[in-house]
Amino acid sequence: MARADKFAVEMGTPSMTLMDRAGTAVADAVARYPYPTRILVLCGPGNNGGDGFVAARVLAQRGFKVRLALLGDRDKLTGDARRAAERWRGAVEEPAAVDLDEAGVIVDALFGAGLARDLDGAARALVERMAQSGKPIVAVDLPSGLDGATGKVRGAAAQAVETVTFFRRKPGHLLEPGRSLCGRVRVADIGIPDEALEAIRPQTFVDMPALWRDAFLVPAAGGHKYSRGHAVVVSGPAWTSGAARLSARGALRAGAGLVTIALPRDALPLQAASYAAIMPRPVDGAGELAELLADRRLNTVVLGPGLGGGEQTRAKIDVAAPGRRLVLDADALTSYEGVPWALAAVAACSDGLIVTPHEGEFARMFRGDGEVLEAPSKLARTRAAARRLGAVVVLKGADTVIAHPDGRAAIAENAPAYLATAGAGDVLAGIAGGLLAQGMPPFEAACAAVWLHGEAAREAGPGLIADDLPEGLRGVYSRLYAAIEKA
Ligand SMILES: NC(=O)C1=CN([C@@H]2O[C@H](COP(=O)(O)OP(=O)(O)OC[C@H]3O[C@@H](n4cnc5c(N)ncnc54)[C@H](OP(=O)(O)O)[C@@H]3O)[C@@H](O)[C@H]2O)[C@@H](O)CC1
Ligand SMILES: [K+]
Repeated sequence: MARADKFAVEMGTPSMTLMDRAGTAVADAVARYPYPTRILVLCGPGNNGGDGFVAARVLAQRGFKVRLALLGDRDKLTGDARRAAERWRGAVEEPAAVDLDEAGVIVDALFGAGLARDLDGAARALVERMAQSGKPIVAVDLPSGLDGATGKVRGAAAQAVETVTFFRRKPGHLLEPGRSLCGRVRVADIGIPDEALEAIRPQTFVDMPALWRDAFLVPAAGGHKYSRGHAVVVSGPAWTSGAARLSARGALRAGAGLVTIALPRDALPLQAASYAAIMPRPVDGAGELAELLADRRLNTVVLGPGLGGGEQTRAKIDVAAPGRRLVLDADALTSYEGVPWALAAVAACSDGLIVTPHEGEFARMFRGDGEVLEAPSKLARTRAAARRLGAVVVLKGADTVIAHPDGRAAIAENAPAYLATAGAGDVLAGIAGGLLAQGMPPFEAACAAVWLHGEAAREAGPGLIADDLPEGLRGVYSRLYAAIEKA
């Protein structure tokens, strides 16, 4: 943001104008509240407070009753914040002297992008009072105390009903707990030109179709099933084979031309009673898997769901990896507990690897690797893991992060809460495999899989079970194809 700000100033927009627009956008948001009769603006010592002074002035000019309190010393304000304060004609009160109960709406303009350390002392006490007030809070840029780079709370932060940010959202608006604390996020255009992005070249994205649409394959008129890849899902024993069946259905619905499920002989009858379009093959052990995979048209293998951990699983991965595209999930990942370098070796000989751990599996994989586990945010941890493995890492959760070893990363925001259900991860691994089989590059395939998975859940709606997810993809695909054809 500092660079975007600088770019806009160099292109001829004075920084004071940016602040005026920022403060006005906040005023607009506050004015939308029903009965914002008594507005209390709490300003901090930097430019976030400056935005607050502008908002207070604009709201007062529009006839609202506005009180303003400043945390810190008015004489110590500098730059644009000082000018904004000079143009505020009302009283500047002491926060300690203000009764928050009298406010209809509170504007939280204490700290934004300049939060430099954990809140303590008077700042923390004020944020805690605000949090306990139960009043609707409109946050300027970020709820004060929320770290915009990590999504973590530094000391304290008050739940906002709405957060008004500028130019683009920041990771802290998307990563939990930040996402939840922000309430509704409104992005205001304050006149920073989009060309600033060409200078900045951001590496962090929201996971949405614009990010991967160019790599997504819509079936072509002249295509046939063999041009859409052949995915293999390797199943565990009969009693856990449901997981592999969910993956296989995900891969098929995601558009893989052919899907084979490799099952131990005792599990064959179960598959025979399942999806007829999925081809069962008896495979007991790594040796028989090697025989199946002698056919190089089987270009993608999904291993992990219901597979069981340990040596047997690693032997199968060793057989599958060379020159092939792989998705590893669940038991396949915990088989590498504490030895991520062994997984990096798998990635190196493959034609592209996606790993899809949840937090627990991630912690086990990287046990003892402080550089990965102690990186400052979920975003940074996922990036560090991708670099470590030389693979695309999907770290699952409400705020799933997808990272490529080259530094690109995306944060998903479309998963409904009810997607956290048994077997949902198995379907995700399958969708990723289905997209890899069709030839999508691993990062784009992983991002698309995560987005599609979230949309499929929405399509199915509350009460969702994992079996509904592959079916939900049909509606999502018809809309996506239509949108891509239009574009
Ligand atoms: N850039 C842009 O494009 C635009 C930016 N805009 C706005 O500017 C905001 C960023 O402003 P900013 O850089 O002045 O930082 P800000 O959040 O006000 O905080 C800095 C102050 O807080 C203090 N402080 C920090 N941590 C503290 C702590 N734990 N406990 C106590 N004090 C602490 C710190 O003190 P110091 O560390 O120097 O002691 C300093 O005084 C941004 O969020 C947006 O609202 C808009 O106007 C539009 C254009
Ligand atoms: K704030």
